[in-house]
Amino acid sequence: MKRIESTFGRLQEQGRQALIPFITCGDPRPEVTLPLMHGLVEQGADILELGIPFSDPMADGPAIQLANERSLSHGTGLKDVLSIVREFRDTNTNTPVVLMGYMNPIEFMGYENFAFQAQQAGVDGLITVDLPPEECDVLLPILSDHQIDPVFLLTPTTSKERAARILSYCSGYVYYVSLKGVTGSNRLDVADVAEKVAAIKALTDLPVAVGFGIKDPESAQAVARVADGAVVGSVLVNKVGELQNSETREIVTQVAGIIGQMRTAMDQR
Ligand SMILES: O=P(O)(O)OC[C@@H](O)[C@@H](O)c1c[nH]c2ccccc12
Repeated sequence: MKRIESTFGRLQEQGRQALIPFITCGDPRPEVTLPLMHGLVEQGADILELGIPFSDPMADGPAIQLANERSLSHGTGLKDVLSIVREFRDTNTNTPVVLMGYMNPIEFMGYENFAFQAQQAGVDGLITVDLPPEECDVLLPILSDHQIDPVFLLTPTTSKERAARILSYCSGYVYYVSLKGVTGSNRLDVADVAEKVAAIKALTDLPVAVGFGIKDPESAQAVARVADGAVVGSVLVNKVGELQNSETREIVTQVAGIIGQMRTAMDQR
C-alpha cells in the first residue's frame, strides 16, 4: 500500500486527523531542512509538505515568498530537494513526503525524469500549484507509473462540476484551500470550511485536508473537527525567518515546537 493511503488509514482507525506541516525546502539554508523534517515528525507531524523553491510563487503570501528567496539565495533547486528527501528516507521510511511547487522546475527537469527521480528518492505525492487540472493529461499517467499521488487543490470558488472532475484526477488526498487569497491569510472561517468539506465528501471517498489560515492550536483543533487533515505553512515559515541567523538546533526546536502544540490540541478534541 502507498504511504499516504496507509497513513490516513491508520489515523482513521485511531479516530485522529493528519497534521501536515509545510516548509520550504532549503529555508533558511540547505542544511536545516533534513533535521527540521525529522523534528516535525518527532513532534507529531503525519505527512510532510516540502516546498520546491521557486522565484515567482504567485499563490504565496509574503511569508512564503521570503522563504523562497532565502532558499534560492543558497542556490537550492529541485535536484537538491530530491537529494534531501533521499537522505530523509535513510532513517524514516514511513512518513509520506509530498512535494509542493510550481511547474517551471518540473518542466525543466522533464516529467519522466522528475517522476523517476522523485520515486527513487521516496517522494509520495505532488501538489502542482499552477497546473490547471484540465491540462494534466500528460503528467498524470507518468506520476501514476511512478506511484506518486497527484494532490489537487479545491478552493471556495471551485464549482461542484469542476470539483468532481478534479477529484477524479486526485489520489492520496485532496487539499481544500479554506479561503480566497494567498498563503498566510488570517481569515479562516471554520463554519464555512465545515460546509465545504461536507460537500466535497459527498463527491469522494478521499480524505480531505484543509490548509490556509491555520495559525495556532485552536485553529488546528477547529479544522480537525471538520476535516481529515490540517495543513500548516506560514506560521512555521515565519518562525524560520525570524530565526534565520540562529543555530539549526534552535530553529528545529522552535518550529517543531509549534507543531507539537497543535498536535496536542488536535488529539484532545
Ligand atoms: O500558509 P498557510 O496559510 O498556513 O497555508 C498552508 C500553505 O502555506 C501550504 O500548503 C502552501 C504553500 N504554498 C502553497 C501554494 C498553494 C497552495 C498551498 C500552499
